[in-house]
Formats: sequence, structure tokens, C-alpha cells
Amino acid sequence: MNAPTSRPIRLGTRASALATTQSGHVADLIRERLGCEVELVEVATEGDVSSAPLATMGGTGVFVSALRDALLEGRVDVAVHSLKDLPTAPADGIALAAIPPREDPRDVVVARDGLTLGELPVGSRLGTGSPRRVSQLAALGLGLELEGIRGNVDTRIRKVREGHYDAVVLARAGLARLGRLEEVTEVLDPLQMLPAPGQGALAIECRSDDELVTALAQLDDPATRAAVTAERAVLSTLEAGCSAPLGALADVVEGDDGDELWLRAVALSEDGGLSVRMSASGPVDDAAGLGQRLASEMLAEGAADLMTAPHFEDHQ
Ligand SMILES: NCc1[nH]cc(CCC(=O)O)c1CC(=O)O
Repeated sequence: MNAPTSRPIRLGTRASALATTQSGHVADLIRERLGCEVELVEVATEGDVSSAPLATMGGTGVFVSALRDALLEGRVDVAVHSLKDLPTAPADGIALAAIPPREDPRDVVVARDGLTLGELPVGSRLGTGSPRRVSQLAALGLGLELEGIRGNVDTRIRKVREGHYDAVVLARAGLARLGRLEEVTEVLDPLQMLPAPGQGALAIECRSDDELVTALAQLDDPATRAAVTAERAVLSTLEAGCSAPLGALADVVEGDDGDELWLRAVALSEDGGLSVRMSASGPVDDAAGLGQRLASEMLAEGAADLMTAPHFEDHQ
């Protein structure tokens, strides 16, 4: 296809190794598939500059807003985010123009001495700052010490190498993009660890009134978009009534009447002691409806009460 514009497309990226790798990947896709020139423009975000815990900075949205500001102010034309870091509410003036094919969405363990979770001795120190990972790990009853950790992928792995932690849990997708899969000592089955909604997928955004919306749509993978739409609908529906740790994963599977979407989700109390786990399937073209229905059923089963559950008082 002809280049939609004569000027180079400015693609905004955060400076981290993962962000520049992801952005470089999308820049290549745009060059190959749309035949446009692309230049990378670095954008600093509060999430990169500060080392405060993410929870005190308004969550992972801090990584996203600086890139969106750069888009709206016309400093860049395209922004690439990890979809799991993207808030579910649509942003004014911004289009989610494409979601390319997803990487393997599972979480992985990087442990000392090639160990798996089950092989780590009781009392081993596992670093993760994610409430979703903490609660699901706690629910496994392995007797691990779960400790907060910050820093990029490289820093987290180094903290295991240097003996500060016995293990860390990371998204497989990040390691795959960085060419670090050889560090993985165990891939966690979603039966035990459901990933974050959107994990492993990229979001390509542009201004909603830009002609790029149509051009970028060629990079969209409909199966990935359907899956992450269902997962994010669980998140946005539960967010209204529940701030519990949440995992969700959808796959396009072959059903009796052709392709359908199979969705599973779990909401847990912070200590993993209580959880509401459900699954459902539905038509691929009603992904949002499927996610909303599953989340409503989860709310009816008490998902909203998990954080304030009486067991916190009873068993302390
Ligand atoms: N929380 C930060 C973050 N955002 C996206 C990824 C990895 C790539 C992805 O999930 O798409 C990571 C690192 C991690 O969770 O290990």
C-alpha cells in the first residue's frame, strides 16, 4: 500500500529496554506493512523517573499518560504501550488503532539454581510487587516469603543472580521480547497463575482524528483483540465494585459452530485465602459482552467482598 503520509511517522517510546524493544518491533511492522518512514522519539514518564512504589503513583497508568500527552500535543504520532498497563477507560482524542498478535501471555519464574516454584524451600524469598501475583502465589501454600520489588526486567533478574531474592515472577512476553527466555526456570500454568488482562499484547495508539487510524488498522490481529477485549471487560466491570487482585485470560478456541472465545478469570483476597474463579465462553464478536457477563457473575458470587472478607479479622 502507498504511504499514507509523506512525513516520517514519529513513534513515541519510553526509554526502558523493554519499551524501546517493543517500540522498535512496532516501528518495523509499520515500515514493512505500511511502507512509511518511522522515527523513534523518547518520552520520559513519571513511572520511569520515580522509584516510588507504583501503587502510590496512581498505578501503572503513570507509564501511559506521558505518551498520551505527547500524542495529543502533536509531539509524536504513534504511541506503543504494553496493553496490560493501559487503563480500561477510553482516552479522549485517542484511538486504540491496532493490537498486533499477542506473545505467550503466561507468567514465568526466574529462580536461583534452575529451581521451579515447587522446588523452592519453605521460607524462600520471592520478589514481586504485583497484588495479582502475590495473592495467587500465596494461594498455592508454598510457604514463600513474598516481598515487594521494583525495577526493570534486567534489575529483577540481577537481584536473583546477586542473591537478594531466591526467585522472581515476570511476564514471559517481556523476557521473550528482550531475548532473555533462557533465564526462565518455570513457565506457570494459567491453572495456578492467571495473567493480567491484556498481558503479552501491545497497544498501538494514535490521535483519533488522524488518517493513521485507518492505516494502522492493518496491523490489528482480530483474535488477539477479541481475547483482550473480553479480559479488559472483566477488569472494567469488576473495577466498579471490587478492587481485589484479578487475573483473566481468554483464548479463541474451536467450538461446535466455529470459533468461539473461552474466558477464565479469578478475583482473590490480598492474602489469596479467598477467591472467586469462573469461566465462560461466547461468540468472538461479542467479546466485551462475554467479559461483562462473567464479571457480573463473579460479583454475584461475592468478588466485591473479597477485600473486606471477615477472615482477615478471624485468622490474624
Ligand atoms: N508491569 C510492567 C510490565 N508491563 C508489561 C510487562 C511485560 C510485557 C507484557 O506483559 O506485555 C511488564 C513486566 C512484567 O510484568 O514482568
